[in-house]
Amino acid sequence: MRQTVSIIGAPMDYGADRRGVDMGPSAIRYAGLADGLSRAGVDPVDSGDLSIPRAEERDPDVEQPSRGTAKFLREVEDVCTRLADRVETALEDDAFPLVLGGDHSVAIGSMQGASRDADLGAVWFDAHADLNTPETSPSGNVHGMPLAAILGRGVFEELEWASAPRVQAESIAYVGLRSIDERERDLLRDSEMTAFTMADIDDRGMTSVVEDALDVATNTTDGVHISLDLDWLDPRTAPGVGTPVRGGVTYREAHAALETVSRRHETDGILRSMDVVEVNPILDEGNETATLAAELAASTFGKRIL
Ligand SMILES: NC(=[NH2+])NCCC[C@H](N)C(=O)O
Ligand SMILES: [Mn+2]
Ligand SMILES: [Mn+2]
Repeated sequence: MRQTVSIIGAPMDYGADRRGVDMGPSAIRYAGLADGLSRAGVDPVDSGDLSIPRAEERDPDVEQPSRGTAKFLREVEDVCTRLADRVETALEDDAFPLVLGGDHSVAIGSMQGASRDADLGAVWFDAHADLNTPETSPSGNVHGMPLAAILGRGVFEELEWASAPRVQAESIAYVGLRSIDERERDLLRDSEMTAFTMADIDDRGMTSVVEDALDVATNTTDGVHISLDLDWLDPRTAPGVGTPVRGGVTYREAHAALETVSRRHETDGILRSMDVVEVNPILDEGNETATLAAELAASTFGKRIL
């Protein structure tokens, strides 16, 4: 039986400084997401977009956390709470939730929803660690904080909508890390998470690194969440992102990574949920980055050349 994939759009840009990621879901759909998924052998069902008020209608400073700075935190809470419900409903209907961002703070909602009924591991494909708390963040942008939120670090400990008790640091692996803030480095060193940097990919090759990341994410969990931030790729390959960092993953490496995920899913049924985030069509060139996002989602479900 073909697996149903429920496409859930979360056009949210509250978490990032550069406006435009709210157009990500449209651009990824336009790039042929549904067709690509069908060809990969799953049944895509489009569940539409969450309705999200524009940032201009909102005041970034309302209700700051008790410590530190987190812009639009109230709005992020509202969206992530609704998103978590949508993800949970998809899983109850035996569909696989595929969330289209939006900035990376949507992962708070996806992972919340996906872990309400299961112990969840995660592989975080990203240039960034996204482990800042409102206390440590240099920018106050929540898209640099989703993992800290999920793990209940810093002031997030007080925010029940954010932390996901069934996600443990020891079941999270980064792949492709290359930009970490000063204070984030300390948080990462003190945590049980596993980090594979670009240097590890250089040394060992993508496939073997992703195999290890999947071992981390499947160990003692019921399923794996894949979080794919398009700035994981090199900006020359994926220019449509708000926080580009040179020295990223190539087109071939990216496909190899997601194909490795797909092979493991075929044998062991490991996948539970996924988000594809940070596509910014305003900064993109000819919808290249959105096209890549759609292709990589298809690779995750087994798109094959032959
Ligand atoms: N999901 C992302 N693109 N995150 C970028 C985070 C950049 C920086 N570390 C910050 O906290 O502001
Ligand atoms: Mn990033
Ligand atoms: Mn990110």
